Amino acid sequence: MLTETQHLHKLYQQFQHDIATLTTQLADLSTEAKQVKRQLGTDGHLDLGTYTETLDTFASIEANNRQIDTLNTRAQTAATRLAHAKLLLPQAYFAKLQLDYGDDDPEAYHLGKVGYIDAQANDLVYDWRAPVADAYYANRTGATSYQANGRDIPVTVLARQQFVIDHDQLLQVVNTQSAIGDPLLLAVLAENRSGGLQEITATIQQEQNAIIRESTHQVVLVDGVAGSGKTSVLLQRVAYQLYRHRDTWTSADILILTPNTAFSRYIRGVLPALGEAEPLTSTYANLIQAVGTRLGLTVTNLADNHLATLDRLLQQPFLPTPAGLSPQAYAQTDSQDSFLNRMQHAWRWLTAMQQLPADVSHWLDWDALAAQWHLATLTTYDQLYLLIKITNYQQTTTAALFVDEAQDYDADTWLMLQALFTKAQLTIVGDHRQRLTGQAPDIAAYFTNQTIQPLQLTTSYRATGAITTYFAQFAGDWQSRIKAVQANGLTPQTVTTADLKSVLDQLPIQNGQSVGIITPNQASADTLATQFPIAHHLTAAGHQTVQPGLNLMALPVAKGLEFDHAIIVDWTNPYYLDTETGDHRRYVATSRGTKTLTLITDSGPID
Ligand SMILES: Nc1ncnc2c1ncn2[C@@H]1O[C@H](COP(=O)(O)OP(=O)(O)OP(=O)(O)O)[C@@H](O)[C@H]1O
Repeated sequence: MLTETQHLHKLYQQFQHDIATLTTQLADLSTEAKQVKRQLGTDGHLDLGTYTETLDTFASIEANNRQIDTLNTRAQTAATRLAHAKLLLPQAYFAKLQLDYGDDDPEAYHLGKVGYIDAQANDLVYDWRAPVADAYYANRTGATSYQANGRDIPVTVLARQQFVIDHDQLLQVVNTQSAIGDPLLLAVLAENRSGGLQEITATIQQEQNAIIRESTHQVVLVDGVAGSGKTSVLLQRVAYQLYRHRDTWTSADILILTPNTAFSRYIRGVLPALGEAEPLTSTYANLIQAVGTRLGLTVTNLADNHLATLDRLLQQPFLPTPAGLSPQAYAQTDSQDSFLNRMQHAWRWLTAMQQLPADVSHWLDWDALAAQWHLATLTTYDQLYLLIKITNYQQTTTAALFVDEAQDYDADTWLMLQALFTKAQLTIVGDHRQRLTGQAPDIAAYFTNQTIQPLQLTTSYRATGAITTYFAQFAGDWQSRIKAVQANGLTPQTVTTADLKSVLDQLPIQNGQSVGIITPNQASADTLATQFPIAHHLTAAGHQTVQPGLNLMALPVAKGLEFDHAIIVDWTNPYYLDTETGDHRRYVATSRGTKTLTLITDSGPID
């Protein structure tokens, strides 16, 4: 029996060996493919003289095609194994499970960021997304079970170990019994946050695992407190879904809606670190613009829309023929049917009669229709919604839609997403306590036609105990539910009439750490940027994201981001004292720092 260190060395050597052999194999395959193609070119004359010659020619084309297919398959397999060996080289695995299936013959499973099979088809490393890994994330030893191929497999976890590995060095072994005081989790959380978000595969917690692996509902709706890992869980779930549907989906089947491009940059890199391609990300406004273009509409402004009213009108009967529609098409249905049913029927009838307009966007007379409904206007966004509902237009290229910072979307967004992604799987994560303006709608109410799983996350991982207690005071009736896992750390400081420079001088900022300077609005961020040119100025549409050193931004841009040290400038600004959403703003602002939190009540001049 090998010791763990010997096992790691053996595996490490195997990866090194395989990387070398697979690289050569891929080069050979590429040469072979070029030769076959060249041969195809030279043999390429079509001998179609006699019947037998024609058959011979086709048979030879067929044989060559088969040869190319085989070469392609071999190259793809080799390329995947090579990518996986390279990914596992720095950290072959992060955990080991000893499982007893009741036959007194315990089996050991090493879990890694991806699975690895040797040339003889032995599983050397199991993918963290494999069914058996579920027993690891249950976070305990003893009797448990996991789901595989729809069956419940009972099993006893005899031992559960976590490892810190650096290439061929086994740096630490942790025998874990439970998540409480999980030393590896605490070590990871204590690290600096001076770049983009990191993957959390090795330390996913049980409540997070439940969200990542939820597979029975069409809509998963997560309400989680600040720092509870909503974005991390969302990204791990993307990777999990890609694994679960690996025979049918690619990353192009996934779409992540993000609040802005700064945030898209912040999360970029997490999926490649898990061996998956970068999925598509988009803001809601960009998505709508793209869908609009497909239907011939230019949708640049989402404000002042009537989607909620239109949704009601669509469900009611509407007697006069809608302006622009042929009366004959509208007369195909009972006048008491809902407007939506009648219009969908009219659309199908016109399709059958080959009378559809060439330009769908001008199908109806929008201004006259608005007048029929006593509306001032139908914006292009309204028109798009009506067309999508009536034509049953589906965003079928997206198999799974992921929405982050969901609390910020209004009713119109949910109506539109519901109409566009009826067949897609939806994962929606948010925190209504982080809504900065107005009231967040009840998202579940928009998905009554789909099966929906509401889940909650109440443990906050991001910050020290003292910071977590501090921001929890702004969480309304969730205050007592928010739990911290980290030690207390430094008490948040409130500084009066101090200048930013002296505050920075007094903070225990270490090399490579990030500082987030958060202002109540864009104008004060812009002013501060001119006075503090060394700071990275993050804006919603800009291309910067969190970096080591000073980062400067208005609160709406700071959403979803985190820094080693957070400084809230102008803490007594009326923006934070607003009676309706002041608490939400203070909750978001004070939950951005992981190690220290400083509130400046009057930032004074900066020099
Ligand atoms: N299981 C975990 N293991 C290691 N780190 C974790 C874990 N869960 C969360 N974290 C870390 O906690 C921090 C907060 O995570 P994340 O940004 O995903 O939370 P969030 O709920 O989206 O926060 P917010 O709503 O405040 O934006 C990140 O640094 C993340 O890496």
